[in-house]
Amino acid sequence: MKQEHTSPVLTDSPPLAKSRLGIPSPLLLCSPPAPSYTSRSLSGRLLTSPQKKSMLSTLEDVRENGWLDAMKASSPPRKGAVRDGNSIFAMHENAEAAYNSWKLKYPSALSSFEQLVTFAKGKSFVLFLDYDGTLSPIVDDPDAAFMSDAMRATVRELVKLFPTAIISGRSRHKVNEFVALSELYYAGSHGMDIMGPVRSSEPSNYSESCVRSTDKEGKEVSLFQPAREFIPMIEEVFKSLVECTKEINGVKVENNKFCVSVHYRCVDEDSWDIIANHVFNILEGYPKLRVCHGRKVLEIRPIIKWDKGKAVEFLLESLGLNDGLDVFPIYIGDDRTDEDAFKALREKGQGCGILVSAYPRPSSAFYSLKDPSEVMAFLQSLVKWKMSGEL
Ligand SMILES: O=P(O)(O)OC[C@H]1O[C@H](O[C@H]2O[C@H](CO)[C@@H](O)[C@H](O)[C@H]2O)[C@H](O)[C@@H](O)[C@@H]1O
Repeated sequence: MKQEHTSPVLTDSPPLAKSRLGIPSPLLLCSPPAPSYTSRSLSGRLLTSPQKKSMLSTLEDVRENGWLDAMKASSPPRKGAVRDGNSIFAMHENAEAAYNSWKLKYPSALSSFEQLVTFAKGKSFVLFLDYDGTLSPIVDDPDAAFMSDAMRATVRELVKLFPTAIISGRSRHKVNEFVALSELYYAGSHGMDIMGPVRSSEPSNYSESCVRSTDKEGKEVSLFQPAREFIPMIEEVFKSLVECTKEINGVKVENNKFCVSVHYRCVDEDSWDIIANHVFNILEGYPKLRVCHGRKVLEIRPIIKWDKGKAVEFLLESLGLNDGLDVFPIYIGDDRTDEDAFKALREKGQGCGILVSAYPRPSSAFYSLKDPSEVMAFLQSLVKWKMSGEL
């Protein structure tokens, strides 16, 4: 499905000629991305000035690179301007009016359900679902982000009818534990840890990072971990971050195996720059890691050319469903990292993204849903539609 608006998605810079970590092609290491809210100056400075900088200059870097702005922007904006690309998209005193106006561009997948199934006529749906903020509501404690029984029952029905995968920023193990359903595919660490079906031949390009394994039930599966070599580095960074943030009230550092999340949702806003400063400082010693901004969280991850969009492509290929003519993938997610998947579908001209958001935001998605309860209603509509045989 094509829609005419520019993508806000920030992509990686071109890959370096050689990977010192020996990452197999096409997963060559990339330079850190250059958007204002990432560690843009990190690698450049490392090349020219390896000595440790003072706390003051690091704080300036944090500000100069827009980290604090991005941290503040990772929650619903206050009344006023809502940016879309380079232009002001909406300016309303009334948040509801702004939301309704935004929905003209990103229609509700519920009220547009008939249109969506018409677009998909003759094709098979494949579902890709994000976890936090999509299947479970956002809560203060990341360890308590439970999925409701009703949502689990809905997903259980869904997976009987459509190939379904969960693609989360969490560790695969953790998201599997939360969802607790065995009939679907799981991708953790923003797609850097995928447990998928075994194929007679692994998807082309990816075979070097695929190994055969068994799941909890002893079934043979294929495990794809393109950033396996980063595990010790991530562990090291996790420990350092736990240590240096331990005095900050409310901070939580989560080890997601191939990435680390530094949560500041429960931290007083006055201390956010201290957190950003610690992360920035630590990452100076790890030029092969970068930072992304999620919902009140700094996500530290390897600089490899891999994201949720690549994970979608990989899973479609693994499932033997990458034929654009017969398949209609739907990706539902709420976070910035989900934009990579929305963008991938848009670029393929296949299927559509559905952004879960209760406030106006620029996106590469096609439709929107307000919150996890609307996600559940949408998934139930899909189940009902398929059961009624309206194909
Ligand atoms: O890709 P996702 O499944 O959406 O995971 C993204 C991050 O989600 C979690 O953090 C977010 O949800 C928490 C629980 O509601 C909330 O407390 C936090 O503020 C949010 O950022 C998870 O804890 C992270 O590890 C994921 O990367």
